[in-house]
Amino acid sequence: MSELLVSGGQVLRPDHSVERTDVLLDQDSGEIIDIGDLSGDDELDAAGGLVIPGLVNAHTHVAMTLLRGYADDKQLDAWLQEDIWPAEAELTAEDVRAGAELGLVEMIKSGTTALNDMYFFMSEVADAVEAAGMRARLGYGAITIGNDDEAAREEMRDSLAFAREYDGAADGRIRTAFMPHSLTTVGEEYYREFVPEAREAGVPIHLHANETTDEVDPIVDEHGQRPLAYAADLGLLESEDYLAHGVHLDDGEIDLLAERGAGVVHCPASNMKLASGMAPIQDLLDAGVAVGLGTDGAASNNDLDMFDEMRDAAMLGKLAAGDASAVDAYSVVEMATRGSAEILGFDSGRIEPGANADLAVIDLDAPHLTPAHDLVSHLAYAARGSDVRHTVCDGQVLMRDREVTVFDEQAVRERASERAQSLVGRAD
Ligand SMILES: N[C@@H](CCSC[C@H]1O[C@@H](n2cnc3c(=O)[nH]cnc32)[C@H](O)[C@@H]1O)C(=O)O
Ligand SMILES: [Zn+2]
Repeated sequence: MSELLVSGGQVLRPDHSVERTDVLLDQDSGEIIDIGDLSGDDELDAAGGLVIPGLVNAHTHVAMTLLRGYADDKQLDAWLQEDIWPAEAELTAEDVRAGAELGLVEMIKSGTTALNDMYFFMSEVADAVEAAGMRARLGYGAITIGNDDEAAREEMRDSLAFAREYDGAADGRIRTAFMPHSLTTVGEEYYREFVPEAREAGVPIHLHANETTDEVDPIVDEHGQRPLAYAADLGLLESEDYLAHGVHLDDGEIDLLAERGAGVVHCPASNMKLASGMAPIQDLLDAGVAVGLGTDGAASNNDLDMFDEMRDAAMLGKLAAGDASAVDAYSVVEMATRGSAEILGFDSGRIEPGANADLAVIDLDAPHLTPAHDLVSHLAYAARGSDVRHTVCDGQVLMRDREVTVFDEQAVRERASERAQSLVGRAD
């Protein structure tokens, strides 16, 4: 049995207390074996650092790193239709592979060990995730509007086929979901036909919902009900399902989510950048809804750093509630770790024996993390992705002393830059 000892650090425990202790990982099973004063074959030096659960980015489009900075400062609708979708129409499998690797390197360098991804050419994303040693819930994003019936059904079938084929790939580090893009970009008849098939396949369903008022009003007009009531009517919002955004929710929809146990992935930076609105996160937490955190794609963020996201979630949550005590440091750290992990169905996000050995070590030796009154506060408000010293997933070291071990970082960056340049050249 090969073991790895994360030694000499302080450790963030599930109750958010911080303890000076070691963490022993089983590299074969990929689980945490024990916490205490321990010894192991191989050591990862955490002295002067804080060991935290690996961060979980529960909603992104990872290959959109290629479009980072390509189109900014626009509303969602215009941004997608005028800039993003035309560029994405030119994407090749090789582009997606290069963009995904870039995004995964960025995530590893900022302490993220697991993600949810919805995009195109998902077998490329799956291969990149496997090579990265990360954990992911993946799905092909299906859109039916603008397609004839045959093409629309093909999209839905593609999403199901991917979900069926890749579930359990990479020794179980990859799980899948059926991913219709949103309630307005996939027609009702396609939900009616394919949701039962997804249930039969035993995969959860993930989609964008209630992101902007443009996604709410047409549904109210056409169906005479709020979007999430419509979603429930379509057979969505089972307890394993999760939606991205949930910005414009009324009280009835919040209660519905709580009753059904479906999760919400909050993407505060994207919601601010696209001026989509302020999600009622404290209300969701108070109602007992499962809330996770995601960056969304790099074209609407513009980075994949979950430390930024925690800070944004806290700031925006307070503004939305008109209450500085809302969405506190504890809540955002919980959202970025166990909250997101539970939504994705991974036993990660907590440093405890038996849980997945997914963690990051934060260097506390920095002016912006001094003094150390409250390390949970630092995680939420002051730490940055660049403070991460080591990243470990499934017991394997993905980054040691800021050196990514799973990819040649320089080569990944060069390949992605070249691909991105050629892509936007074709799209313009
Ligand atoms: N098969 C689909 C692709 C869907 S992938 C998921 C899509 O979500 C898009 N996307 C990224 N961010 C957002 C967002 O915030 N809201 C809605 N869509 C987004 C992304 O650009 C991508 O086109 C097609 O034929 O277009
Ligand atoms: Zn999205």
